[in-house]
Amino acid sequence: MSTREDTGSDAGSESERLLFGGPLVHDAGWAQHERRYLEMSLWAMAKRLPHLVATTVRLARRADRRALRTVGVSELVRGVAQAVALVAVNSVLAAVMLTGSVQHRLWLATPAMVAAALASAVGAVAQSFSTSGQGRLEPKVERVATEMYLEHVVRVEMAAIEDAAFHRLLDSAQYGASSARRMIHYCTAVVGALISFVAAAGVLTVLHPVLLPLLVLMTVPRSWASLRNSRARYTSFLRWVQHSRAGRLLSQTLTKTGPAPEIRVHGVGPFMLRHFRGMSESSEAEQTRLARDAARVRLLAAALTGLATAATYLALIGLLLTGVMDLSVAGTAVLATRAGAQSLSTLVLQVNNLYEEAGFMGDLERLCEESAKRAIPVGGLPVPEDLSEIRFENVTFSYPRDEADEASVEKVALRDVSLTVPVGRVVALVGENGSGKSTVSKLLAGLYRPTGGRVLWDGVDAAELDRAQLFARIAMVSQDFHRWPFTFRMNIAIGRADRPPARERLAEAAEHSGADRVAEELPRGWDTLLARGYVGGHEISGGQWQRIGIARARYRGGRILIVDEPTSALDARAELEVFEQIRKLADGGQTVLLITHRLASVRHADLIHVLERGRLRESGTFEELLGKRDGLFRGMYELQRAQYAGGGGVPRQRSGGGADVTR
Ligand SMILES: Nc1ncnc2c1ncn2[C@@H]1O[C@H](COP(=O)(O)OP(=O)(O)OP(=O)(O)O)[C@@H](O)[C@H]1O
Repeated sequence: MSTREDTGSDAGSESERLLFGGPLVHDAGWAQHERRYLEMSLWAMAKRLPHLVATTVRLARRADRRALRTVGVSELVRGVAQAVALVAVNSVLAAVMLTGSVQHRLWLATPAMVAAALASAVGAVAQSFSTSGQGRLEPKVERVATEMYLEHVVRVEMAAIEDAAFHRLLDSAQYGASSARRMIHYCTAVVGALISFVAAAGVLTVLHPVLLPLLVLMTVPRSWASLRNSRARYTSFLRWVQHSRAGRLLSQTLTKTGPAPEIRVHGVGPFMLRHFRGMSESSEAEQTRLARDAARVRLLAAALTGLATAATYLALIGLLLTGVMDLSVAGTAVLATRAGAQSLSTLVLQVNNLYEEAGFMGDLERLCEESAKRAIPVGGLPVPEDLSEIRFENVTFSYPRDEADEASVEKVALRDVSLTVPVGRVVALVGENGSGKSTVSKLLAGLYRPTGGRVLWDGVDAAELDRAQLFARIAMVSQDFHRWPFTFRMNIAIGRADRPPARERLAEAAEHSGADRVAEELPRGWDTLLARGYVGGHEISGGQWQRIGIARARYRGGRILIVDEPTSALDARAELEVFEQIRKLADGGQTVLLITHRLASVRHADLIHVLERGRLRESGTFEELLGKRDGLFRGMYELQRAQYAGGGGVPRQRSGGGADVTR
């Protein structure tokens, strides 16, 4: 298996080309903060520091004010204790170097020694308070940031969720919450290191002003090295992120239950393993390159630090020899230099870490701004109480294209469609795959807004209506309705998630769709968990799921029921039952928008709309449409009937406009 390094080109490894159609190169839109971060100078970083700390503090205040106070005060006390300890050590050394008997000198040094010990003890206690405060704060900050992320995401329009650029921002911003957690740690470390550095620098400046620039000089090479290495790591992470995801995808696929039969019967296992190794070897080569590079940089930094340290000690010797400085003061200077150098290195490292995380936090902030712009509007005109019809007026709709993908084109799903859906009737939408049926139903449900034309609810533009009220009128059973990994009961009750489950209404809905018979066969009845992989989890068949989906919509009880291929996984008897029930719903005043490929099933619909390639071709009752000589519906119906009559009658499910067999 060839790796990226073997091929030495940007064309990607053999696995990338074969499985993913090309190199999994870094997508620039994925993390827009990358460039800003990479181009930032040390000075620019320092200038942005207050803003970063302020952002983190704001989040921390929302999460737990008390814990934040604990951390802040503890770090301050710790820094002051450090400064006091240094000054005390200086006094100890000064006392010890005086002339006189050892006992006398020790006696003189005792107060300073006690002060140093006390300061160290206070520092240690403050440190432990800070650690415990951080421990309380970090998970809460992560939760607050995650909630911020999720609250914004659930409020955006469907069009945003399906927009590729917005999705990439979603992807990148999801790291914001864990970054916020780590930022608490880094911020504390920055504040701590800053206080320690100020303490050491203050002591050194008092001892002799020349020592401070020498201290800075000593830490420059190590700071440069850590900055450079972390940037190299980050650049590599962004460049290889798609590749790493793809590698994980391969390994995860091998352990999933869905593809398990094909992996075994078609012998896909060894093939996937081979490519997993190929992909892994490529990223291992990158890791090796990074490690070699980091080692070289560190070696160079160590040599430069050595030179700077030698210069510092030479300066100290010079100060001693010229009598500018006492021996005791020189001792303190050595200690303060070491402590200061340590603090400064930590400071640079943690600021660097802070910036790395702040990039992701920035993405989270941007996601929140973008989500607010693309949120479903709140409020609007009330939905008419006694609605009589919903009308599509010259509706055109295009799914957005992916701006970052040159090959992507705008997909026009509906063109100039005008149709009516009378309330209290069964209206069927038919047409070949991709003709626009589901798109019509989603526009009607208020999930999308037309790119041209209007959807009118008794003459009022749906765009002006209160969307929450509009959604409250709708119940949906789509072909790919969600299979919640919850209990059987919750899978129906979630149709009305805003209320506690109502036992009687649940039983009625389950009976309506035949889901009650499914529950009878489950080991824990209504309380059976419908998710494999959990203790007590249970899997059911596609048809059984479909009954649950229909029960959910029934339980929701919206006045307009949209059913998109409701029976594709049901057996013939169940299918007949469902259609009869759908008919009854309309008799009870509920509007049904039915999407199906089974043309015989629309016999009892009050109105049928026939779509072709996004355009409305025909409308009428079953009889009217069959009566049209060269009609599209009639042609499709004849085709299905002929297939049934001549093909031995094996019905095909949901295979395309003309393929299903009718009764
Ligand atoms: N989320 C989407 N993003 C981009 N294009 C889409 C999306 N959903 C549907 N389309 C495209 O819009 C067109 C209409 O799709 P739609 O799902 O409305 O057809 P349909 O008649 O319901 O098809 P089917 O019978 O296969 O369910 C198709 O060409 C499809 O590829």
